[in-house]
Amino acid sequence: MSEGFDAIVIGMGPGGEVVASRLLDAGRRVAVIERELIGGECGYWACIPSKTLLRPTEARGEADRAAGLQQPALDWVGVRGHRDTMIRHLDDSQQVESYRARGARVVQGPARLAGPGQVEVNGQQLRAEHVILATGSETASPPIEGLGDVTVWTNREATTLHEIPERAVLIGGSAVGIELGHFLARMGTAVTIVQRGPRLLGREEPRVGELVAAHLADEGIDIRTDTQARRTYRDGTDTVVELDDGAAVRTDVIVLAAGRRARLDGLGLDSVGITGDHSGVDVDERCRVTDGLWAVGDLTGVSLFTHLAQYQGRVVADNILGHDRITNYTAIPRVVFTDPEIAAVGLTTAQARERGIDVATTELDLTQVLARPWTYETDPRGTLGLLADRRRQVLIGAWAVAPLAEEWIHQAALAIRARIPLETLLDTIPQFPTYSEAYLKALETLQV
Ligand SMILES: Cc1cc2nc3c(=O)[nH]c(=O)nc-3n(C[C@H](O)[C@H](O)[C@H](O)COP(=O)(O)OP(=O)(O)OC[C@H]3O[C@@H](n4cnc5c(N)ncnc54)[C@H](O)[C@@H]3O)c2cc1C
Ligand SMILES: NC(=O)c1ccc[n+]([C@@H]2O[C@H](COP(=O)([O-])OP(=O)(O)OC[C@H]3O[C@@H](n4cnc5c(N)ncnc54)[C@H](O)[C@@H]3O)[C@@H](O)[C@H]2O)c1
Repeated sequence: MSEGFDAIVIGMGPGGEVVASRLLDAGRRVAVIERELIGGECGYWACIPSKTLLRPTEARGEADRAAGLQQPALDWVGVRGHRDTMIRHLDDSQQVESYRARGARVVQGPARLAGPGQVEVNGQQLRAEHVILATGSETASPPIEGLGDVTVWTNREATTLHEIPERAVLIGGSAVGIELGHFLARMGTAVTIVQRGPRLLGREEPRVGELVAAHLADEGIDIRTDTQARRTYRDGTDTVVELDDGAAVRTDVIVLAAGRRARLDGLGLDSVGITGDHSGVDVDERCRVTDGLWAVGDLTGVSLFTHLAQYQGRVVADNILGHDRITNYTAIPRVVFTDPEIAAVGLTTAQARERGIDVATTELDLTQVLARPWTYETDPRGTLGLLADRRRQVLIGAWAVAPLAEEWIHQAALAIRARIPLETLLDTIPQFPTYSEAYLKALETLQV
């Protein structure tokens, strides 16, 4: 005999949590199923530990660059202790209790679909009008011969590390490789980043990759682009990584940062007549997979961010609660939390041209036009790029490599999402002296 609910959420990362919380708040009968920890990858092995680890090295960098400050001492035991607090010592018992107290049926175990509206977990059968898949993603393993014979970290080992390795080779030069590489380098590790494409952050504006490479090189990071690891093997206590350009790098650990794959193995998608591959499960504009079946987060492959998973969660919950709502992905912020921060939103120039947009672009060296970089640090930095649609007279993209850009990129996100006319943006009054003033200065140089 199966137990019935209004909704069953499979996977309680940020996407699943938002759907479950909203449905519970609306008084629905909800079952939540989690096979590891409520909070998901983000809470224990991704966003939260990585940002917690990066912050002390960032603060120390800020102190280095502020006039008259002595460099603060970095206490690794204190840093990792706070990381452990932030990841709740990999214990979700309070989360489990809290969902139970809110009326949810919490089941700990791996769930699989067993037909439309039917879910199987730990030998129990559950049924619901709505089933939400939110199983996330896992590290993809690039085809490198010998990976099984050497020390290899995914994001999980890297973000829960106990000791700082002397040397590390990161395979992949996008968000994961850059954030973890930056953190390790600032902790004293000799870091090499191996990037298959011609530039770091290959999906961003090419100029972003160039600027980031220069900043990382200043941190002492060895960046190898246009190459990939072919083979790895042990030589005494060393791990040797052979690259396909003929070079060999000696290291203590290899960190996999070459992308992620949707977690759908064993999910029973065939029982509801759908297929998916490791790039994700197809969803419509309401995040519906098929009648009564929904998917959110990394599993959809739309954009692998917590804020996107949460947004999709809000859209799904609203639709289930009878408020018709469709997704709009035009302004998803994309931030890499290095020092300086790397932030982008909207289209790149190449994407705009592919869509036939008559695009105007500008790039501004903030140190040439603003006071803030000079009052902020002794060796000022910062670049902002803007993209506008000449026909519609609105912003369509922005990127910045600059201090605090993770915060002020949201002005561009709002301008793009709300299609605020350039004329209005040019009539705003930014606070002096801030990095936010950069928008006005850059807009004034746009040839529209
Ligand atoms: C190192 C790193 C740093 C990152 N930093 C950021 C950041 O700063 N900001 C940001 O926005 N994004 C960041 N991300 C991306 C972010 O972690 C993901 O986009 C986010 O976790 C996706 O949420 P989700 O709910 O889709 O899935 P997940 O967080 O992966 O959660 C899915 C959950 O489903 C469970 N599950 C899977 N299969 C089953 C099953 N069959 N039955 C029951 N439960 C199941 C899993 O155990 C897991 O708990 C980072 C990623 C990495 C790797
Ligand atoms: N701050 C954040 O919001 C944040 C932080 C970390 C991760 N994330 C998200 O997590 C997801 C995964 O990030 P990621 O950086 O692992 O993946 P990614 O897919 O963004 O980038 C993978 C990189 O590895 C390179 N690559 C692939 N195979 C390779 C190989 N064999 N050798 C060398 N290079 C190779 C690719 O060219 C690419 O640059 C991303 O979508 C990202 O948005 C977000």
